[in-house]
Amino acid sequence: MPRGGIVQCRGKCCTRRILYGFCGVSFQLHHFRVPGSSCVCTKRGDFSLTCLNRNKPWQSLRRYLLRYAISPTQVLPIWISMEEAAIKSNREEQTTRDVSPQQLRNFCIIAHIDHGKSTLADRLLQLTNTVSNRDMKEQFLDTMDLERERGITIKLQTARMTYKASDGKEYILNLIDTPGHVDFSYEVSRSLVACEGAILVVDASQGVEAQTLANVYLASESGLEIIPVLNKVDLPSAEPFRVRQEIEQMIGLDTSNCLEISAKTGKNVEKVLEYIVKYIPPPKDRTNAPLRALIFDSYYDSYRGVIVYFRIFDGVLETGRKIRFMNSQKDFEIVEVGVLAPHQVPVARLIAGEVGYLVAGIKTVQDARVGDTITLANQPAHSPLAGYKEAKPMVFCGLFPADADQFEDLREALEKLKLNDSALSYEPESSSAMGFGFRCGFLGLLHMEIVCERLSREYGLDLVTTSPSVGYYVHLENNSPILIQNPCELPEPHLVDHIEEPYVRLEVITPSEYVGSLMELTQSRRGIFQDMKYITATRTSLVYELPLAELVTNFFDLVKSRSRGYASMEYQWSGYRVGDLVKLEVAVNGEKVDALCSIVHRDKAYSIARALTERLKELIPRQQFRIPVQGMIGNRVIASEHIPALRKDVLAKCYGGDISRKKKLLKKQAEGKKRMKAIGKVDVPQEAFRAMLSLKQPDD
Ligand SMILES: Nc1nc2c(ncn2[C@@H]2O[C@H](COP(=O)(O)OP(=O)(O)OP(=O)(O)O)[C@@H](O)[C@H]2O)c(=O)[nH]1
Repeated sequence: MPRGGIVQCRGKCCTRRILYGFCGVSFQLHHFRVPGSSCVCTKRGDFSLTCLNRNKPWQSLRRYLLRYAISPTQVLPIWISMEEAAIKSNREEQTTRDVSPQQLRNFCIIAHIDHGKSTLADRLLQLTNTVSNRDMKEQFLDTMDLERERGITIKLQTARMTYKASDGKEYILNLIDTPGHVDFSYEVSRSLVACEGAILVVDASQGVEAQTLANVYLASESGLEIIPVLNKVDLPSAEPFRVRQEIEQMIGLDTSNCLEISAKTGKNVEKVLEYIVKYIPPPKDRTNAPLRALIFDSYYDSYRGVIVYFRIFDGVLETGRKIRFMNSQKDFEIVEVGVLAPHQVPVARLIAGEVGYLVAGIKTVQDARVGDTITLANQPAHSPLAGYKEAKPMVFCGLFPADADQFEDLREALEKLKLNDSALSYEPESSSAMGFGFRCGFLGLLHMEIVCERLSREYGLDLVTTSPSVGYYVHLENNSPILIQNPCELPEPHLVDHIEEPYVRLEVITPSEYVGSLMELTQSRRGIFQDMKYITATRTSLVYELPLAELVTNFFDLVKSRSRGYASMEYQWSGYRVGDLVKLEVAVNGEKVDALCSIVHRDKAYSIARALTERLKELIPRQQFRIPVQGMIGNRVIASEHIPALRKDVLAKCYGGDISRKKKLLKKQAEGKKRMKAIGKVDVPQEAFRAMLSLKQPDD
């Protein structure tokens, strides 16, 4: 089966390969001929093309070339002729390997956001010749467009490298690059289970930050060997001595052997590889036990079905064997197993301790859930692996297709996305204002933003989102508690005894000069002070208990702006507390708009209602009649605005004349408007819902 190939450039200006097809399903096009031009080198730079149909790579390639106005006939003959050779050499290389567990090292890179994890991963890939210099691009493992645009890692990424260490032996290093943002710490915890060690990257100019600590705790809970590394020592502002002290004091790791590297310039990065081989233990040799492999990631490929990423803990996995997913109890025959190098490279077998992928014609996403254990159908293991803790969604919002016909598409897209993002949860919901949609649960606001963006980019959906809310425990008069994730579902006030809202334990690490401003912010958001510690002479850690609902409304942005970007924060679920909360509803022309309903603290209800109604007044287009816009708690109106009616100048043709004639005309007009108001329906435009999302809290 053809898998890839190489096409030679035939132009004068460039003697390099014009098309390089990796074994597997992706191609990279660097220099290629444009018909009608004498130059073959378009200097388009790097980009990769995913072959749409694995069995017919040529067709996908052809479609691609046509898109860029390149005649396929010019490359076809060479493509075909080179193909066989490329596949053969790749196959030989992979099938002749014989791996022993002693040669394996599985590690992940953890750090606070932007401390240089992905850049270090780039250097490691280059040093081990996993990716050629020509194919290298910054943050190579951040493959999603969104990740590259925003400069953040969202998904964990794996790469397998071969490294010849100073002891003369060859080692196989499986690297997992993890995200740094607090919303994606679930991805980090999943990566940790697949590793024996972690490289802890600390920015030498910033020092230990909130997420550094959180990730260290996760890694040590998983029993990983942690190797601290100081990065960015090339920066003039780097203070390796101070940061070493911080690591010792705050984390308790010995820094006497700590490497000082620059992932950007490559300084000392080779030593990191030596440290990995020396300090990270190899996986236990459990090749002879019945197969048990843990799924840590998976995604849906339209042509090959579900592709599963796993780490084998016991036994051996081979192509052609029948496997069973222990949780779903479904059996499949393996079509292909392989390693991620970092592109998918098929191999004949993988042994205990290795990380790889498999394709088995799995069609439904529920069959291969993240956290499930893979075993052999004819020789199953006794018990599954521990799996992962279920991710707990913290923020909820309604997602509605702008076009009602796209509801089924949205359901399908969410189903596929859920496979790739197991922290996402959703259930159908209907709203009188927005129609049918889904109430989705996310780990945080950034997570929500990313999911919405992915749905619109990857699945072409135009969505309207309701404002984010959290889950409340509502205790009714008869004392039975119910969990409410949608503010509209909150029962009438007279039925409610009390409401409990979720709180988080928030830790902010900041330069001491911003402490006052941040304390003020946190207290205005109903934060309850817990602790304040001077970590060093210039840096302070603040600990608060904060209602999650206050955190999800642009709190992170405010912390950053009040500290000029120097403070970092981290939070963990800390439980429920009783709060004085009310349901704030918005009525437009006397009709309540369920999509604008929210649960707020009673003290803030008035100011929020005022801000809401003022904003809606600007956003709802004027009609033939006057529209009242009201903020209400139960039946009580607490804020009100009016959108004036559009009026025709009925007096225009009435030159001079009697005043009573004018009065009559105006009265007639007023009666008409009244009638219209009674029967008229106001459609709140979708833009209004979108704009409401960006509404700041009035006290900000
Ligand atoms: N000067 C200097 N800059 C660096 C170094 N390492 C990384 N950077 C820069 O720091 C920024 C963040 O680097 P990333 O590698 O994306 O950081 P990250 O930790 O992967 O970020 P997230 O995945 O979003 O958590 C980029 O602009 C890098 O170019 C270094 O050694 N020196």
